Amino acid sequence: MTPAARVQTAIELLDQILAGAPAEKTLTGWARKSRFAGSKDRAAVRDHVYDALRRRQSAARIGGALTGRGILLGLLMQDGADADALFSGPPYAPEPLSDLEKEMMSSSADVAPLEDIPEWMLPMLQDTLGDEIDENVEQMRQRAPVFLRVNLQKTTVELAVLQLKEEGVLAEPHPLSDTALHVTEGARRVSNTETFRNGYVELQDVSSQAAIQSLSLKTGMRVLDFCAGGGGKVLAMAGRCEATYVAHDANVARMKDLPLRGKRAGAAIQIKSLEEVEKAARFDLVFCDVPCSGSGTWRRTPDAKWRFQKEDLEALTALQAEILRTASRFVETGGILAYATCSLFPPENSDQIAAFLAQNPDWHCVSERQWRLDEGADGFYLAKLART
Ligand SMILES: C[S@@+](CC[C@H](N)C(=O)[O-])C[C@H]1O[C@@H](n2cnc3c(N)ncnc32)[C@H](O)[C@@H]1O
Repeated sequence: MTPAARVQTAIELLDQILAGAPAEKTLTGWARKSRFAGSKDRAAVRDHVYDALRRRQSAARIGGALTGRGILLGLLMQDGADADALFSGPPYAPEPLSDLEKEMMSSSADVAPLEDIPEWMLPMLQDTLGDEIDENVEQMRQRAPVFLRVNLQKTTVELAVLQLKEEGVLAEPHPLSDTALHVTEGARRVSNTETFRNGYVELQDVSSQAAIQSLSLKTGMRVLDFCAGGGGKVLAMAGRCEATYVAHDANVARMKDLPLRGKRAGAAIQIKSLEEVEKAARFDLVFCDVPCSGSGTWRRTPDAKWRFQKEDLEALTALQAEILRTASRFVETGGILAYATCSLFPPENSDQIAAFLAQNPDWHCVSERQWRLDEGADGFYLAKLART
């Protein structure tokens, strides 16, 4: 594909996404149907689409329309690309620029990062980020870094770096967590390396790793991951410490890969239904990585930023409160209830904890931490609660 054909494809896919199609499914569906597209073409189209979604509003303003064409045009102008050359006409390139579009090209492509956040979310971000809001929101407009977690049960950080280097992936330790590697080259190769296939490393953001590192895991303790999903957090715990790990999720299907991932990591994880958890002995640590807006990770899933509505937030905060209430019943005396989200919004984080503590005066907050994007991490929140 020519660079112009990649732009034309991105425009068409963006139009589908603007009409409501999920971004990832739209891209994978196109890649499957388009045998002519090589891996570099697929990567370039994906980058165009995701860059456009991260900067959707500012790009649409500069490009003159909230359409695939308008957004791509505005994006190319923000990036200083020669849009006139790329919009060279059918059959494979976008229609040539109109006089109006050409006129817009001569105007300024300056952007205020806050433009790329839906307005109703700004006060919540302001509460959490204060003076750092611009820097964090600018980070949300950029591609996310790739991080790996080193499985300390199988290797060391130093050895993992060397093994990855031999397989063409360059990575360096990150100060936020002693298991984290920041991939600086070869990110797309990671899942094909032996280092990954043998369970020495997993893909995981550094803030999740830092959160897991901050839990006081001790050999032999009983740990329940109550919202285990794909198992990222419980595997991270098992990578740090030998203990009894139980995984539960209301949606069993979300845990379907967990047995295989556990095997690869050399970790024994028991999967239990709610009924089985109710009957089991109580746990020293109950970890709840609750469903949330995901606002801390929207640079990875930027279409979610535009789809997310106030009603979604209301439904989520009600569910989070219910999960916290239920999970608290499974904590052993003297144990810890850990509540986590990948959100930057107070109603999902500190407000949620304040409401729980107000209704449950026999509990107190041991510690609370918000990770932010200006620290080099995804946004992530962790509160540790104990019975008084
Ligand atoms: C943020 S995801 C968890 C991600 C996971 N911890 C990981 O690291 O891969 C939240 C999970 O909570 C689950 N969930 C939703 N409602 C629940 C409930 N009432 N009880 C337990 N799990 C629930 C969802 O199915 C989803 O898998």
